[in-house]
Amino acid sequence: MKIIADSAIPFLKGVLEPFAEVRYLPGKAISAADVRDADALLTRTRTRCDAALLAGSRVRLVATATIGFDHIDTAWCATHGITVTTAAGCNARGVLQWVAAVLAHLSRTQGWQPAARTLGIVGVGHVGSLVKAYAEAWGFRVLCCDPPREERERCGFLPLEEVAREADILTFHTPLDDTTRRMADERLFRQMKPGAILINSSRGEVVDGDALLRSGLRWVLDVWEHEPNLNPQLLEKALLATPHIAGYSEQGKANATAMSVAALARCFGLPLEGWYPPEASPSVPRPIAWQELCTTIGRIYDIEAESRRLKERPGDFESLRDRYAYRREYF
Ligand SMILES: NC(=O)C1=CN([C@@H]2O[C@H](COP(=O)(O)OP(=O)(O)OC[C@H]3O[C@@H](n4cnc5c(N)ncnc54)[C@H](O)[C@@H]3O)[C@@H](O)[C@H]2O)C=CC1
Ligand SMILES: O=C(O)C(=O)[C@H](O)COP(=O)(O)O
Repeated sequence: MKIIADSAIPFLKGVLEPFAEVRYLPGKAISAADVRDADALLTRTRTRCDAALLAGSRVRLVATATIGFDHIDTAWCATHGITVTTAAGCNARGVLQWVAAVLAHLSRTQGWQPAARTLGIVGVGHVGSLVKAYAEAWGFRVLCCDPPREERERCGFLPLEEVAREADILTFHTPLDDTTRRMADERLFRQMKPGAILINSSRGEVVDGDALLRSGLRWVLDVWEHEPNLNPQLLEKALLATPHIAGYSEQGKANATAMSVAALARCFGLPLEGWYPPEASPSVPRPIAWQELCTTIGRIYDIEAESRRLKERPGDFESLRDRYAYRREYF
């Protein structure tokens, strides 16, 4: 059995070698020739998994160690007998902590308390639900938009325009698909309060960057159209700018690797079900009060320094990600 694995998936080396030949390659460099005689591909967002990569190969499983899977042509895989698995929810708490760092920064630099702000959440899945629960506990007025969930559950979520009109801060947590590509566009921005803040840690293509520049809004971005080639104006004017690392917590990465290994174990009958990286420290989910958050988050995660680094050296976008010191989840 042969496995091609993205060399930036942490905690993986040595785990699969007793059962397979494993070749580690940088995600961007994985080619059709590399996967032709492989049985499985363990991937991240940096490898486009489509007909151009997979046609004619013997790959039976594509397991992505990420939540998002817009880099995979799932329809093509389904019609060609390739199982696709994702690491659903793996790093949701990492993204929560990134959002928390953003909110604490905005509160400190703009001099408001949560009770004075309405937070709009678009997409209330693994990430959005955590953001909702913590933000409500911190005292924000929270309004949510998630049409698929509203349709299924009738849970009182609102249409996008209504949330956008009311929000002082609007944060996006949807997948990238045909319903969400550029959902944040000129028409939406016109309905928002002047100077409202848009936060995007979903996918860059969910937001129309050119329209954002013309909008009179303010923004915090972790994800960008055309990564790693960032629009210099969007970058310069961002209140905070980070290199697609919102989910880069140690536990999030460990969960992602464990879920990918479990997918391989299921698909190929390997005795690795239940494996978890022994070197990863456990997550400690707990409530955290707003004051405690504001006084502790900077010690764990200096988002301001990270933003300065990206603004000074946008060309280092990928290397900042590759050399990232994964943050510890502490709530
Ligand atoms: N920046 C980063 O490092 C990370 C980014 N992500 C991105 O965040 C996205 C969300 O992650 P999760 O919450 O785990 O996904 P999820 O699949 O658990 O939740 C997504 C939610 O969005 C909703 N949704 C779908 N279409 C919508 C629409 N048109 N309008 C409003 N809501 C809609 C779904 O019903 C679902 O409840 C991922 O797909 C991924 O692209 C995820 C992890 C890390
Ligand atoms: O999980 C996702 O979806 C993400 O966007 C990741 O956190 C970033 O993924 P990679 O850098 O591991 O491709």
